[in-house]
Amino acid sequence: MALWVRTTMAKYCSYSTQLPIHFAERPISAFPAKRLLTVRSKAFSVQASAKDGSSTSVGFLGLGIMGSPMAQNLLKAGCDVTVWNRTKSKCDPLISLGAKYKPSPEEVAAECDVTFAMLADPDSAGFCVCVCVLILMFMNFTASYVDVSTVDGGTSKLINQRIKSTGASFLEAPVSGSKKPAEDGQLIFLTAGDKPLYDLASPFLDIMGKSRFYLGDVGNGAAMKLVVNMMMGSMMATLAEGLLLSEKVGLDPNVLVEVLSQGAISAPMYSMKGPSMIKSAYPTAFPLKHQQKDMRLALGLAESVSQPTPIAAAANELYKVAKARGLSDDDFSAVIESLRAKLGSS
Ligand SMILES: NC(=O)C1=CN([C@@H]2O[C@H](COP(=O)(O)OP(=O)(O)OC[C@H]3O[C@@H](n4cnc5c(N)ncnc54)[C@H](OP(=O)(O)O)[C@@H]3O)[C@@H](O)[C@H]2O)C=CC1
Ligand SMILES: O=CCCC(=O)O
Repeated sequence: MALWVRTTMAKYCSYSTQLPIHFAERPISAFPAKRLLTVRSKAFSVQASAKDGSSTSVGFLGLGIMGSPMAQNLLKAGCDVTVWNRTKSKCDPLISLGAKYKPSPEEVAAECDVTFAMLADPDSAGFCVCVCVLILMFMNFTASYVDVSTVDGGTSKLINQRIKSTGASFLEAPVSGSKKPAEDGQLIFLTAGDKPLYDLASPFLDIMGKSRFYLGDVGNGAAMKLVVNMMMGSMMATLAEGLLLSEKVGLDPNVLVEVLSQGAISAPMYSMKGPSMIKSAYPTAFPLKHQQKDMRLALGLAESVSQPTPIAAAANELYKVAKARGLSDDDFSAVIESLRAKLGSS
């Protein structure tokens, strides 16, 4: 089944442009009957137990920097969690904490009442939805899908359409907050979509986060997240410039960080990242490649409404330079290196 899904994906799904409409046209005979029956009967029993008010089973797709601690917090809170990750080894620590494992995203979606996805970008988020849609469609039962990845509104709306076409419900819920807030259950959820699913998912969001905003129609959560990250990316680029300028004119950049922390432009991010940037250390909490992806998506959002965003556009160029210098997997604070190169300071 998983192989069939992937073959079909490769044939039909160029996700960057659209989700695979052809999935809806695939005949049910294409699925091995025994597997479908097993999955279908499991689905009905899961649904029944959820209706009884007993435990809601939770799926988690994507166990990277963010997904792993988020799933771990669900497990620690006693939730019934089933995990999948493209690189299987990242599932092992969760399995040893009591998570169940499935070898494909669609099997997680088949097994669970609510499936969360925390994937890298629009392509990977779209891929997982494509394969899950197949199983949800043929199982004909009400499941739920919550995408907590950072994607653009267009992608999120397509995901919403495809999930809804199966009868399942959808919530977009990107998060503000990085690795440490994810570990501490202190994320901020920016949700939009099916209100009943928002209500159903809220207890889980509250385990993983400290607050949640319900923003209405799908696309609004993605837009809010992109505006926030666009500002964050520009702020980081400004901090980088300030640190390097202070150093060049003979000031101690550590003192600059202290001065900033006491004034009107104080920001937790400056105090957290400034000291390590001064030491040219960039331990990854938020990968630079994801920040550049968010700048790109935010600029696309601005373009869609003809809003000038010259500061963000300039900052985006710095992230692109940093990526070209091989810093994609470093923390986004490594953007300072693109200015060091320009100024020839190291
Ligand atoms: N880190 C942060 O501070 C924050 C990140 N975010 C957003 O959350 C999302 C995840 O971020 P983060 O955890 O940091 O990123 P990571 O790069 O650590 O994890 C990315 C996840 O996506 C999976 N993935 C990537 N490509 C594919 C693919 N083609 N098919 C299937 N799975 C794929 C990875 O699997 P594999 O392990 O196999 O590579 C991994 O599970 C991103 O959208 C990011 O912008 C949001 C808030 C904060
Ligand atoms: O998308 C990443 C956001 C990181 C943060 O909010 O600190």
